[in-house]
Amino acid sequence: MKELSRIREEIDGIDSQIAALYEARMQLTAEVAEYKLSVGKPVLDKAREKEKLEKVKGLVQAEENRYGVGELFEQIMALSRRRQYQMMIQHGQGNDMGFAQVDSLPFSTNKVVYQGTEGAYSQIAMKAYFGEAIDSYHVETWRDAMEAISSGQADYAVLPIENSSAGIVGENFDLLVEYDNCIVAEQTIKVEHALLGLPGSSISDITHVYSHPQALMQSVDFLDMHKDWKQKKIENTAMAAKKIVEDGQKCQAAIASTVTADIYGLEILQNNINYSDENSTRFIIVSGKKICLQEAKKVSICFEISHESGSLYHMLSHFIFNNLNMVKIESRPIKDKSFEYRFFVDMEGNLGDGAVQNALKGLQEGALYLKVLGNY
Ligand SMILES: C=C(O[C@@H]1C=C(C(=O)O)C=C[C@H]1O)C(=O)O
Repeated sequence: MKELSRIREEIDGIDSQIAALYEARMQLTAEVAEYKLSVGKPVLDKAREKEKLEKVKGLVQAEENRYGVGELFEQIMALSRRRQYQMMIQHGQGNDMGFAQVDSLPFSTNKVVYQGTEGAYSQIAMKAYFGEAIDSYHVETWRDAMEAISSGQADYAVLPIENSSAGIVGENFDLLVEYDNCIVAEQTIKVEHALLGLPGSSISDITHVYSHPQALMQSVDFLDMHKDWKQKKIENTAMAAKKIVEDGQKCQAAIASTVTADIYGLEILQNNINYSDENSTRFIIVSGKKICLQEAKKVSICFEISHESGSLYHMLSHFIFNNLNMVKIESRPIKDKSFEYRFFVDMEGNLGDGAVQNALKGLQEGALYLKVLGNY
């Protein structure tokens, strides 16, 4: 048997050749990019890549190497494409995916819409992002808010998308697919729920508690101590507060913010009833226009893939090949298709980056459906 050091010397020799050949190949692909720039040809040539993969797989002798060689060349070609996209961008020929870059968020109606009523967490998030003086109005449902921006009634909508303890707000993920609106910013706020009752009431009077399902979920430990209470789901935490004021019964309580207590003249029966001290909710600011801020550093996309072994793995390889940091992945069932899923991914980057453009091209090729939900 050969000495380990001898074998490694041979490996080193081969690796030097691979590195030199890689450089020579990249030099040639840069020449290809110059040619494509001069004639306006797109970077990706799917047919050529398919043919190449078949050819290189046919060049190996051992069957067990066929898959590996395919993987290797897929990666090499992705790297060469990424370099070509970078060159295109340097020559002002990048692909912005149809998003117009803006310095600051433009207004035409001067209005922002949120779901719920005065005192809703969405209103708190809206003020945190746009400032106290923002001109706004509220609607009953998240769908109404999406509708308002797509019809041009409002410029922006503020929608909750994810809570640190209760997870995603699934319906808003689905609405982002259904409507052609796009995410332009995000705002995270700390959520501290309180139990609110009518003035003069006390915890021992309570038999019914009203709130949004997410707030009920986030207060589960507290509610477990009051198993005899009837939990009632309502559209929004602030609407729950409003309801108990309107009903005027001391046996009713609402779970909402302390801001809501001030607005509706309710008493705080117990503060901080959420089970996590770090309970916070991330809201998205959505526009009916396809715009993104220049300094945007996160891209959100969603895609659907075929129900086959390895299809998600291949999609995720586009992040790895392009050295992109994927910061979130979620799956949601596709309506009317039993046990088929749609994926939502957030990655760091800007639509103007070569790596992002390359990944999006690759993802688009591999997906049955792909949508860029925003760059913010
Ligand atoms: C280099 C080219 O651009 C891309 C990269 C390829 C490669 O690295 O071999 C092949 C096809 C194109 O998608 C080319 O068109 O030849």
